[in-house]
Amino acid sequence: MKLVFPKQMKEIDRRTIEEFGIPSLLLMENAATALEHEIIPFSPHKVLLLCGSGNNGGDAYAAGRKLLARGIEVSALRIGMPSTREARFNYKLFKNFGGKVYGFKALTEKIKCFIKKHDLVLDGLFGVGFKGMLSAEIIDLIEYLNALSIFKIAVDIPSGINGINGTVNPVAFKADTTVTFGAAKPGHYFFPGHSFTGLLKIAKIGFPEKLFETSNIELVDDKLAKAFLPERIPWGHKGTFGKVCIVGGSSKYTGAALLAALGSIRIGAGMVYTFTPKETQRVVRNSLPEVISIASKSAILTSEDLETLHALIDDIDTLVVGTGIGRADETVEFVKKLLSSEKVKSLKAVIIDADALYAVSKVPEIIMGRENFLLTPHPGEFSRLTRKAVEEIVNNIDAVKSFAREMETRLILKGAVSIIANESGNIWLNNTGNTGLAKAGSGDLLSGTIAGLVAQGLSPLEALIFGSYFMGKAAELAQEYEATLSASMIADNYGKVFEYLKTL
Ligand SMILES: NC(=O)C1=CN([C@@H]2O[C@H](COP(=O)(O)OP(=O)(O)OC[C@H]3O[C@@H](n4cnc5c(N)ncnc54)[C@H](OP(=O)(O)O)[C@@H]3O)[C@@H](O)[C@H]2O)[C@@H](O)CC1
Ligand SMILES: Nc1ncnc2c1ncn2[C@@H]1O[C@H](COP(=O)(O)OP(=O)(O)O)[C@@H](O)[C@H]1O
Ligand SMILES: [K+]
Repeated sequence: MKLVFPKQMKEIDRRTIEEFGIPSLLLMENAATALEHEIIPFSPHKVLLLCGSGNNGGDAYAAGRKLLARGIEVSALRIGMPSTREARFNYKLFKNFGGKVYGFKALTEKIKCFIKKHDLVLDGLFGVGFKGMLSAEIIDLIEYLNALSIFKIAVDIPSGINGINGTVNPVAFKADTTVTFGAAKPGHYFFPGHSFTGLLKIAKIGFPEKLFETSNIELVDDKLAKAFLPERIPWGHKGTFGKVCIVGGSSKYTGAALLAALGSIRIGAGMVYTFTPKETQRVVRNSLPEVISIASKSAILTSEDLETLHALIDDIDTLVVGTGIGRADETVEFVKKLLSSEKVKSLKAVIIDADALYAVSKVPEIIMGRENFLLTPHPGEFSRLTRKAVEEIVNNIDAVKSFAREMETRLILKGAVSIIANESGNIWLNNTGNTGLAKAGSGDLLSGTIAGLVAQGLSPLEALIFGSYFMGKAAELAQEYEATLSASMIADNYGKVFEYLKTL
């Protein structure tokens, strides 16, 4: 499903009006009809509109007028006089239909009593035109409303949410339902914005659908994911489903390679190898007898291992490098040499994760333009790669896009909502998953899962998109309480995701 930034939405508004000749008042009328249809099933007796001065307020006045026409009692709290032609027009009609408008300056006891008399609130304070911070008076109003149990519907986006990145400045209207127009905005999905959005409804109010094609941001939904489901040819043998090798592990992180291998096996790869220090090899062997485990020469991975590994690369399709390898100088050197070697060019994909990303951050140019490389950083690792503060990059689509473009690479910035970008600057947001994944080990599971998908024929980019959707969906479909989940339990639920996708 396509998403659009607020700026892109404004451009789509403009083009619909100027190039296609749809009057802006008609768009607003359609927006109001969508809101009316959302409100009517609640059979409210007294509706309160919160109206800002822009077109978001205009939508609310227009919806209010439609409710008045149906005989419902509607009042409006006006925060500023309407400042656009469309908002002024609908403000006037609202009053013509008997709607009462009260100016709001500050949250007094009188206003609190007045608000409590209503059984539904429609938030038309700010829509995609919101920028900066809410004023102290509006913060008071929103906080007061958020604490009340009146049903709340937001027009387009709950007031206070930044539509670009989901930040709230410093609070936002906590909607039970949000009716957005044309397409959802990233701020509806990124946290904390997502927690304020409630149930999101997308109303098609007359924008030509083809205008949304110009957006290069897509939410990974079930439909998109299903298209990537690898085929399982009934007569396939282990070679058909591909071969993965996980290069990982150290005495400190003995489980990381194991979890990555588990991801590859459970997603359906035909053969999984691990290349690890001896201590890790023991752990792998004891837990996953299906894995072909090869040990490094010494207690950590070093350049001495390159020869063995290069020979192994002839037999495999996909490599994961980095899970739990540590940051010893010799290991960093090993990663640099491995990634710079001609040999890895023959692989379908090289998934660069965890401590291998640490090595890459020392010499980022080694990944530049390498077509089969995939990066899977979490915000800490991405911060090191970009030399930007974590706060600057979290939920920052532009930062991920710029990095992918500049380095001519493809990557996933992992998080509660993960951002995936390719070298052309196309973006996918994945919001499957829950806090059951917020535990050490799930990143390893993800990299192995992605590798297993490439081994089965998905392109590196498809595997990034589908792998992160898939692992998140497994966490969602697990019956266990989120806090009790672990990476291996999530892998145990992979079968449920396959079943779920088949039923779609
Ligand atoms: N044809 C169309 O265009 C359609 C538009 N539609 C609807 O219009 C909405 C967009 O309308 P919009 O562009 O008028 O912006 P909107 O969200 O109402 O806010 C702007 C106002 O808020 C103010 N303001 C901003 N930040 C502030 C702050 N921190 N603190 C205080 N004030 C702040 C800002 O002030 P200014 O910056 O101008 O001083 C301005 O007055 C969109 O979300 C959808 O609902 C639909 O009907 C479909 C057709
Ligand atoms: N709250 C959350 N909701 C959904 N997914 C999450 C959440 N927290 C973490 N994840 C996912 O879990 C994985 C964690 O990866 P990472 O931080 O690398 O963990 P690890 O320490 O195991 O390597 C990522 O795929 C991330 O998107
Ligand atoms: K709003």
